[in-house]
Amino acid sequence: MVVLSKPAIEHFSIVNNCKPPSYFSGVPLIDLSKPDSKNLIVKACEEFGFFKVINHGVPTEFISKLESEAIKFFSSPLSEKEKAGPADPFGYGNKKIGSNGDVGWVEYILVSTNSEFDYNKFASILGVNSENIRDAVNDYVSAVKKMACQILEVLAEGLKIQQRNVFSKLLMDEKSDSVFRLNHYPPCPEVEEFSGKNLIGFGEHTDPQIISVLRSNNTSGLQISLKDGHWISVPPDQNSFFINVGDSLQVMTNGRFKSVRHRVLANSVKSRLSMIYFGGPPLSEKIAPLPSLMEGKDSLYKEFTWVEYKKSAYKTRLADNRLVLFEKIAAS
Ligand SMILES: C=C1C[C@]23C[C@@]1(O)CC[C@H]2[C@@]12CC[C@H](O)[C@@](C)(C(=O)O1)[C@H]2[C@@H]3C(=O)O
Ligand SMILES: O=C(O)CCC(=O)C(=O)O
Ligand SMILES: [Fe+2]
Repeated sequence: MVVLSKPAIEHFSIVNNCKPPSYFSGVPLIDLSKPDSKNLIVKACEEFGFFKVINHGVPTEFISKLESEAIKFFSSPLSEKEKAGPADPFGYGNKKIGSNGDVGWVEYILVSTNSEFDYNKFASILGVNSENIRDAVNDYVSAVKKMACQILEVLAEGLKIQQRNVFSKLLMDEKSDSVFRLNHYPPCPEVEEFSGKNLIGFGEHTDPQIISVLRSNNTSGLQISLKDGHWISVPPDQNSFFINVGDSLQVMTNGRFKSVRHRVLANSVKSRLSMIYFGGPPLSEKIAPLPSLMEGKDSLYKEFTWVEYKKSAYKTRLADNRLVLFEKIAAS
């Protein structure tokens, strides 16, 4: 990423924030090896739409291999990285997020995990390490997807849904429309000059899919919004995974779970590297509340398929409430 002069940096979003960020100690912690995790996961999804997972079973070597391949890629010259861009939506992106004018202090690689995605074509332009990075992504994504499915099955059990794989089968489907993203947030020393303010790395948003699994290095930056609208800083933990409830899971639980609004602030000294798996359903899948979760109530949402939601989502700005377009108007 090029170093920006002060006037250029002012084109990025800046938010008021207490400095240094005070970490929130109340992020729900789920130990996947413990039998009581099902009730704790349900509670975390209801209260925060967000939790942290330990004893996750994802091999450390898959994480460190991908991390070192990603560092190699992001350290290569901009002209090389740009050969894999621009992201439309897949490929290498730098500062531009999506195609509707959002920007952030971030560079990234976005790929589809769908088997039909021409990964080879994309990987072949990732430079000398293309095969290494492709294999590292594949190993990592397979392991993380397995963990995401385990979480979704425990969640279904916690919700007393008879069909344990009701959510996980959507990720397991060979047509699952899932996405993987590597985000690199370079340090931004100029941040120090905006006393009491922070530069946005990745602007506030919710994730449209069912579930997102995030792992980052030990650099802070991730914040989530609580139900009362307050932003809290999530203490980084490179040995754990963070789980976000996505918009689709909000709909499938008829609003019992809320998709979590989150954002990333740039750091003035350390670079942040994050890897996120976004587990989505097949394009043709109808996204609707599960009958057993309706409790005699009507659906809060109009009927739609994932492809309809996705098309609509990609027309929105990052911070928009994308689900509002699919909510039924409450009768007065
Ligand atoms: C501004 C945008 C970027 C995004 C597509 C969108 O139009 C609105 C949703 C955004 C988001 C957020 C979560 C994931 O990072 C992402 C890949 C996704 O599925 O939805 C991004 C999209 C993107 O960066 O292309
Ligand atoms: O990079 C991060 O830590 C989070 C990014 C994010 O929320 C996203 O890519 O959707
Ligand atoms: Fe996100």
